[in-house]
Amino acid sequence: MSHYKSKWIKLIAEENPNATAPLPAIHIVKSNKKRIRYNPKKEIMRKIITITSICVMGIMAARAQDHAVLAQDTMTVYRKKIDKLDKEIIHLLGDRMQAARTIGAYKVKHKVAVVQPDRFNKVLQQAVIEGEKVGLSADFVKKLYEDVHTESVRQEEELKQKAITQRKD
Ligand SMILES: C=C(O[C@@H]1C=C(C(=O)O)C=C[C@H]1O)C(=O)O
Repeated sequence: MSHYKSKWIKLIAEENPNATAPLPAIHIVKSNKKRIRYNPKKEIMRKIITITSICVMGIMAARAQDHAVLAQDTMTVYRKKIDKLDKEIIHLLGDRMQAARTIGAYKVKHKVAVVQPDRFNKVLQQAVIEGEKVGLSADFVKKLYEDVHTESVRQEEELKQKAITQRKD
């Protein structure tokens, strides 16, 4: 009787010692003192469904994990890129301010006004055109350049004030 792998078949076989395999498709079997209907075909289907469900869940979990790892990798890669670009932006702004300070020193020496609206309008126009080429809105570029201009004027004024103070001393 050991060739009956399923516990149900074993149970049936024990209850029907004279039965010859294969046993009839549907039996009433005793389990925990209760009598239940047993259909071997249904049991096989149930097993197939259970195994398939476990496999599908496993595949889905593995895929979800892959997506999470990929998203994490993408974030790490692009955040590193942003950090590098931000550093370059700050260094470029520093170089730009240095150029503005040099112009500022020239203006002090030759008594030229710090704020040059015509020049700034040209700078602004050029920046808007360049920005459009790389997907930056005119509004954003204008706001950014207003701030940059304010800072270069502040730094030029600072130089001018220092020069005036030095002349007095
Ligand atoms: C740097 C200058 O000084 C000021 C600052 C400007 C700028 O930051 O682009 C432009 C014009 C000026 O108002 C300059 O005259 O070129």
